Amino acid sequence: MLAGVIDAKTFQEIEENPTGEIAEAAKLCDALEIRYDLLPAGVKWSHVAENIRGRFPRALLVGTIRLERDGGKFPTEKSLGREALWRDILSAAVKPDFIDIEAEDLDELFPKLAKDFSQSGVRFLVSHHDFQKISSTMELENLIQKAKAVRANGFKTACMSSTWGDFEGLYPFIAQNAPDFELFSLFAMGKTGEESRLKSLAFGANLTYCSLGNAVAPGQIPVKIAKENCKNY
Ligand SMILES: O=C1C[C@@](O)(C(=O)O)C[C@@H](O)[C@@H]1O
Repeated sequence: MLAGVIDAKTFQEIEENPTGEIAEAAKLCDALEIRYDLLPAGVKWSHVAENIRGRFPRALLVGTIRLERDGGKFPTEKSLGREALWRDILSAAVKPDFIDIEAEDLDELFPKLAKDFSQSGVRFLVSHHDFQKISSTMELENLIQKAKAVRANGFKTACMSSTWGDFEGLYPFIAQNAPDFELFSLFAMGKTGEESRLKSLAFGANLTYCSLGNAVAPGQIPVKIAKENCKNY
């Protein structure tokens, strides 16, 4: 699945021009990630899923409030303030299908929301970002165990590549672990990690992130190009 990321600019462009280039790019996506932390100020977060679902009814919706620490815009020191925001999103009439919860949130934030997840029927994926290096299999194993312990429906790690080929050793790890999750995403960020965003799908991952406009993370590929290149795998 190719997931297009909705940020402030793409959200506004879709609003202003529902048949324009960005909206057309979003139509190519199997999934759309609502990056609440990147939305324009003043947008009511609990209404966004309804808006996006209305425009792109076939796309799986993933909701994310990413902290600055993990590459987002939400202030890291206000991390726990996301509890009320998630509760609002989870109790709206139309909700995302999946919520992205960072592995670092499993001890404190997640337990406060576990009941809301089960009541709302919204599934969740446990995610992790390493902006320094390619994760080791030991680190990933540990994250997988944490995700399984909370019965996560999905797993994602985006780690940073710095040399060509440094992600190669992780493809067998993907093949081994992806079948245990409904959604599985493991790839490398950065220029030298670009290939892994699509190649990981050939090894059993079923979710990767693409840009609808500007890249929101290092090495992100525009969805149109990703769609064409997918044929090579
Ligand atoms: O975790 C990810 C992956 C990502 O960081 C990327 O590298 O494409 C983009 C984020 O929006 C998403 O939540």
